[in-house]
Amino acid sequence: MAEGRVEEESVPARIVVIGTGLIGTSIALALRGRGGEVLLADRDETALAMAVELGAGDALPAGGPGEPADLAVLCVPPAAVAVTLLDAQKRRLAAVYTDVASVKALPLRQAADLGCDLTSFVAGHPLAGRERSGPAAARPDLFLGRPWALCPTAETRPEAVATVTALVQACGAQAVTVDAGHHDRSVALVSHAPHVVSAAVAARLTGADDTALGLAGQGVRDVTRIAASDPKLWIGILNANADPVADVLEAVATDLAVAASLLRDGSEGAAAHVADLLLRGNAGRSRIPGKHGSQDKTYATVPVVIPDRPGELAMIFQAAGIAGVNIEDVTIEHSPGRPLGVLEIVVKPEAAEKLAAELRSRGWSVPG
Ligand SMILES: NC(=O)c1ccc[n+]([C@@H]2O[C@H](COP(=O)([O-])OP(=O)(O)OC[C@H]3O[C@@H](n4cnc5c(N)ncnc54)[C@H](O)[C@@H]3O)[C@@H](O)[C@H]2O)c1
Ligand SMILES: O=C(O)C(=O)C[C@]1(C(=O)O)C=C[C@@H](O)C=C1
Repeated sequence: MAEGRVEEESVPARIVVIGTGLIGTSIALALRGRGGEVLLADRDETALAMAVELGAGDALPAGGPGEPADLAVLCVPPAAVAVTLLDAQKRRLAAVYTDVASVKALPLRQAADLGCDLTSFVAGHPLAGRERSGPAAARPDLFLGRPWALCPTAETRPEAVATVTALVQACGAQAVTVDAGHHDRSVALVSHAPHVVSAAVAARLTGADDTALGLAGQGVRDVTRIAASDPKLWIGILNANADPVADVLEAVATDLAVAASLLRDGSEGAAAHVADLLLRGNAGRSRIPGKHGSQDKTYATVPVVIPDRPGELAMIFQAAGIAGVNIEDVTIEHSPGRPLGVLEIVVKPEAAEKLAAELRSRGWSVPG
């Protein structure tokens, strides 16, 4: 099948979700929000009970769903995908099967080796997640506007691809068809190696003194957010995609080693080479698509200094509404030890000046 984006499909009415952690419960909540019936299973009874309690669906009866569901979504760690698929197919849980594991080629090979039916299986991977695990961290809007890789093989039935594409669309995501090997090399670059680099930076902080930690700003928080993720899940991901991840890490390590030796050199020529790395960083970062696949430069940021008082955010959002400005995104920078913060409001560039003027006229400080 050709790689690329795929057509609009109708929502599956009845699905089974196996693995009610962060991703499984988020998918279940999204489907429930679209009126779908969801049956849930997890080998951990506490995770299952929590997902049911959160309204993600009903527990799958021990005897199965009765009639096979339209779709079973396997939301278990990469190493458990193939055995879970085999078991689900033996129990005839659904007409079509998909998974969400962060690695695609190895689970597909394992499923083939176990003798799974690959005509009804579409390997998948939503490119959305969080640094927290378990159903309590689940959110129905987790996948909105995000890419969701689908890796059908030559054996996959087109109807199975259509059903899984409908799930992806019901979750508000965009299906992107890609070969499993190409997927794994791609996510090594854009997800798996960045995870290890984040962990390596965060690991330096274990020996930091209180003064250094007290000076931590947003930069180190941005770079290390994903280092808070579950190591058990991530070692499984990295092991299953070892060579592509190692290739990227070796290239990053070379850049870092060269930068370190140039900094020690201290000459003007050396500084120019370090600057070149920083410029390449700017260039690489600017290539990451923003919301709905557009470039980051599509948006402008309006910074507002906000006092730490009840109702302040609501009043700012109301002022944006009065000005007729749509808010695309917001972040809050807290000022440690001070009753102040900076709210960064992301808007379309043409709306930035209008919003800034409206907020200033209402007494807020909008620098710039
Ligand atoms: N965390 C992320 O950001 C993210 C994003 C996209 C995809 N993924 C992929 O989604 C999958 C699930 O990740 P998660 O973050 O939801 O993890 P999680 O730990 O929150 O949930 C996994 C759940 O699967 C259950 N489970 C494990 N083995 C099982 C088995 N054999 N049968 C039934 N249940 C089983 C666990 O009890 C747990 O409740 C992984 O394959 C991961 O690679 C994760
Ligand atoms: O944003 C996060 O916290 C993630 O971990 C998300 C992220 C990613 O790297 O983009 C991590 C692994 C998944 O396979 C998919 C998404």
